[in-house]
Amino acid sequence: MRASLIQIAVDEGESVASRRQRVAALVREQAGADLVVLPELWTTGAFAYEEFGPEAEPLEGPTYEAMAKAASDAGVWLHAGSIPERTASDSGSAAGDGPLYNTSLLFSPSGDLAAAYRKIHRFGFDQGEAVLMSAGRDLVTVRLPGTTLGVATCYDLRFPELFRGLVDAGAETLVIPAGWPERRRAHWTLLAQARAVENQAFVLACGTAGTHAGVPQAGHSIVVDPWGEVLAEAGAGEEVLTVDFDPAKVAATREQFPALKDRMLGLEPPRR
Ligand SMILES: NC(=O)CCC(=O)C(=O)O
Repeated sequence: MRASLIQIAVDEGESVASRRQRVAALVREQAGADLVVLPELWTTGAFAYEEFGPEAEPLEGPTYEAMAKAASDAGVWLHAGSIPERTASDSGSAAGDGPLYNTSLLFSPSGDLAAAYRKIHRFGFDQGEAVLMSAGRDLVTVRLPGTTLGVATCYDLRFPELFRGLVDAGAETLVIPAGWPERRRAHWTLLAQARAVENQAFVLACGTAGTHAGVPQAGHSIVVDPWGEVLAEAGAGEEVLTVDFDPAKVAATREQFPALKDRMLGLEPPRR
């Protein structure tokens, strides 16, 4: 299976519309890959909090339209990263003035929406995303030919129980779009490897490059195999990271080193 992670630079000098066009062209260039992955909130930047409201889109907004078309033009599965999603109001009376979510979109090679995932763990403690966005509630897995994806977004990477839930739902390849800052790059690499090792799964983690809202981004998108080996890692700048991996390695690793079967907690009823 071939995956291409598009580590886009998100800088304030470029308009959202022009970045959207540039990203669509980059996706089209990945024809021949099985899966293409984009980062978190690449239209605005994950730390550009003041842009979330003005740049929020309905689910089927301009980014959805552009990415659905790019996926079908390239004939690839596309994890299109996430958008600031503006929902309809709770009362349903006025469309588009409801809560915001950090929502990931996954398209099939025919350009149909295969899944949407609303980020569960919002970053910022008592500010930023944590107060501007609402929390998603649902775990999302998607069956692709050859592997089942489990999806999570950026700060979610710090919450192992989410990934265990995805594994229990059948995930074998964990896809994590992010806008991770340079300042905590060591955590990014360490946690990506930890999630791969503890879940005996592939991890495909795609970050952003550049600087937005005064926050230099880490880049260093990374692909880790179920044994924790780093298969590929990007540098700090804009880059397309392409990797070939064998999804059968998940079952082989889980069989040869069956640690997941030794779980004692969190399973109902206890196994032994
Ligand atoms: N956008 C994010 O979720 C940032 C997460 C982060 O900076 C961290 O976990 O550290």
